[in-house]
Amino acid sequence: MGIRTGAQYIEGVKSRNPEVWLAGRRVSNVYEEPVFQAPIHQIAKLYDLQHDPKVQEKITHVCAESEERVSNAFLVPKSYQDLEARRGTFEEFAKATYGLMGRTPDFLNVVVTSMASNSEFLDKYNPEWGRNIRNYYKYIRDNDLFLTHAIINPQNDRSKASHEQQDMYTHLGAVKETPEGLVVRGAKMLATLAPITDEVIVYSFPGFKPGDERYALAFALPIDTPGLRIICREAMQDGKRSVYDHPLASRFEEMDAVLVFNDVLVPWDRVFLYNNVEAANLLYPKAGIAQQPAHQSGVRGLIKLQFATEVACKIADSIGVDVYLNVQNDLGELVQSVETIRALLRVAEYEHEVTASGEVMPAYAPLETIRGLLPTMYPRAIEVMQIIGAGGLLMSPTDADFENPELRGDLDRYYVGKEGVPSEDRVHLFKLAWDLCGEAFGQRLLQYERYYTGDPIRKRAIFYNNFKRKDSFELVEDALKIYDTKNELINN
Ligand SMILES: Cc1cc2nc3c(=O)[nH]c(=O)nc-3n(C[C@H](O)[C@H](O)[C@H](O)COP(=O)(O)OP(=O)(O)OC[C@H]3O[C@@H](n4cnc5c(N)ncnc54)[C@H](O)[C@@H]3O)c2cc1C
Ligand SMILES: Nc1c(O)cccc1C(=O)O
Repeated sequence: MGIRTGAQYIEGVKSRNPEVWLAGRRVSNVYEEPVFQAPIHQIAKLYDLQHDPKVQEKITHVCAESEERVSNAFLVPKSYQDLEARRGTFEEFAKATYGLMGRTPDFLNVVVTSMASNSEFLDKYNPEWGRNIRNYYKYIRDNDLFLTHAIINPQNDRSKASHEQQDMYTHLGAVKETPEGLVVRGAKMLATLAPITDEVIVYSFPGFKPGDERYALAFALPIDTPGLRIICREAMQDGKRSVYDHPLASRFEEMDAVLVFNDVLVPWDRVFLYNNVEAANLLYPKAGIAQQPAHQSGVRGLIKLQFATEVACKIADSIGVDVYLNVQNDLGELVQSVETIRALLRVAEYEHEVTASGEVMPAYAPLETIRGLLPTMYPRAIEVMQIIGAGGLLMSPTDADFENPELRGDLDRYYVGKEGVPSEDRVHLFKLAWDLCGEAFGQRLLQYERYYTGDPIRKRAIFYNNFKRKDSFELVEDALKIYDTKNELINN
């Protein structure tokens, strides 16, 4: 099949009936559900991009193995040019959603591609695991599938390991082996976009302790597998809000969900890791799934930070405050943040690493630096937007008010911005800003930037320890040499 159209993606959504729970009710038809209609439409637009002659060559390629056109997210990069080609896909997808949808299909497509291209890691433990992920990669590539993932245990007692929780199966674990496959029970979080995806992949993220063997799992299933329950968080928009009043929240709500597995059968050919704590802790750092997906999330994060920066600049300009030094200072800081992430991405690509198998990976240090900076840079952009918008963010009337002839005169007169900025434009801009810096929708986007790739605190600690392990500290060592033969050197 190769690249899907938006209509084909929608047909996939319509063909399934996953067990989705939303606001106390079982969703009987995901496609008809108002909360999901806009995000489904946005994802369908991404699939249609793959058929747009203006960008098709940039974001897809003809797969040498299948001879079908597939997304560049399925590329196993073998050159700097391949990284540039893959970046092109990430950029087009991110620009289409202003970077506000983090888990678009390209993200997990890269994860599975990396896990498959580095599956020698799994072969060492069990050749069937490596074979299964390589077959799964081909399956999702050739069918152009959209995955969600849930790799974090639900937030229960973080001071205890999975096997020490009050209930043995609070965290997802293997119950028993059967001839057909593994039966699993328990929960995982936080499967973003799960209700509108084709499949779910569960894989391990470091943190397993001895005794956690049953929880050391990696597998993939169709999203409507019997026994898999998807429990959504409270929706941040009901699918009926006016696009004028909520230009972003009305379109880009990225639902998050807890996945509950009620004795779900995972066929053996979908098991990628099981019952091995060492393998579970090393999968993330050793199977390319720390570095390669960070390329996608770095490009996406750049577009999102750039978008928030532009919004802050536009609201400042619209009310004439960017003539003041303090405002210029804050906005200049945001622009320099964008430039920092952009430069780090280019360095990560330019200073790429080549694995023993010849796979090209963007450099670890700049990518991890992006992961460490976005959790502070993006919230800062939101804070600057709030500071500049000030009370103007709470001035905005609604679309309906503008429609009311009795009010229209006042609105046109008293809601203008600076000269040349009519009321309706000013209000529309401030509403867009409010979606980002005031609404629950915007607060989720901020929380996403903090935690989408794990706990930034612990990740930065891992980054420092990797640096300490690898760095030679040669400048300090050299400076200290002056005291090795103190008299001779100082007198020279
Ligand atoms: C909007 C959003 C979307 C997400 N989408 C996905 C997704 O699609 N798939 C997915 O798998 N995950 C997803 N996540 C989950 C994300 O991976 C986690 O939020 C992240 O890994 C942090 O874990 P946590 O939220 O459970 O925080 P916790 O680990 O519970 O941390 C809570 C607090 O306690 C501290 N803490 C906890 N444990 C320790 C420790 N051992 N040492 C020191 N400090 C500690 C942390 O620093 C933090 O301050 C998403 C998260 C968000 C916010
Ligand atoms: N995708 C991730 C996640 O959901 C949790 C923690 C880390 C990641 C990641 O890809 O780095």
